[in-house]
Amino acid sequence: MAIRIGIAGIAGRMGRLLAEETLAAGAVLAGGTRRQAGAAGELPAPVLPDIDALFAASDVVIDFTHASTAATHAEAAAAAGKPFVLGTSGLSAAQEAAVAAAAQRVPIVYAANFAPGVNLVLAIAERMAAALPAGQYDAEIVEMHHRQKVDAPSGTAVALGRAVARGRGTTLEEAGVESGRDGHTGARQTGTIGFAALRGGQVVGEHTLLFAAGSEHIALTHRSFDRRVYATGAVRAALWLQGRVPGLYDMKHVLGMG
Ligand SMILES: NC(=O)C1=CN([C@@H]2O[C@H](COP(=O)(O)OP(=O)(O)OC[C@H]3O[C@@H](n4cnc5c(N)ncnc54)[C@H](OP(=O)(O)O)[C@@H]3O)[C@@H](O)[C@H]2O)C=CC1
Ligand SMILES: O=C(O)C1=N[C@H](C(=O)O)C[C@H](O)C1
Repeated sequence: MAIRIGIAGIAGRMGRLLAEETLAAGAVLAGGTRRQAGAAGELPAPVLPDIDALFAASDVVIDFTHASTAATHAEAAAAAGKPFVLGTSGLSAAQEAAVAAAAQRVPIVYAANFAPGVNLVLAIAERMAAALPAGQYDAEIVEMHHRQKVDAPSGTAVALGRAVARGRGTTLEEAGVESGRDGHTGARQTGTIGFAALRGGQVVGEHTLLFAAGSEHIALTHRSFDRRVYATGAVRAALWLQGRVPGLYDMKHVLGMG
């Protein structure tokens, strides 16, 4: 029997593509949620009253909505005993902890970016950071997105920062972050990881990791031209989750890179 996929945030930029990719994969589109239930419009599936109703109607739920919903949605997955794919960015440490707690009861794929190329870049970034001494190579991450994006830095930029920190044998929190520089900031602190976020137009997603030393720069850039790449990856993750044991997975596991 075909797997039933539910889409939280089905009317959003990602939600609409997720619905299309669900059907393209031969799965059943079980329904979706919006902030206000019932506002179906021209959507290809019913808008259900809430996240619990969506889990009840689905074998797996994919969620690209807003950070404020992440903990509640992950807890709903655990309560329903159903797998969950989470693509929402901008989660706080407490919201990420709630997702990790739910993943002790059900399998969850939580990924900053579902594009295969980005996940390759994340792996390379970690290796580059391990090879380039932090005292000589300043790591700076620049991202640009469409004007509607509500969180900064992007989830992918944070994932890149975490990859660099891991490569350097530390964490983002311990290494220290420099972001939003403005005014008399003082000189750059050695070993910190810098972030800059640009917003404008309809840019789907661009990320550059720069290692800047005194006599050379190395830049690693990824550009997405169509957000369908994220939707295809998320549906792939939803199918991959079937029959998995509880745990917190990310896209490298789905892609066999973990
Ligand atoms: N991991 C990845 O690969 C990617 C992640 N993203 C992330 O996905 C998220 C959504 O992006 P995008 O589709 O562009 O955003 P949109 O604003 O286009 O869509 C958001 C959807 O979520 C719903 N929503 C928003 N707030 C709430 C809330 N408080 N409770 C319930 N539902 C809510 C909206 O409902 P309504 O219809 O009522 O407005 C809408 O359907 C962002 O966090 C973004 O960064 C995006 C692309 C790729
Ligand atoms: O909001 C977006 O559009 C995107 N969000 C994700 C992020 O925050 O990294 C992934 C992608 O960059 C598009």
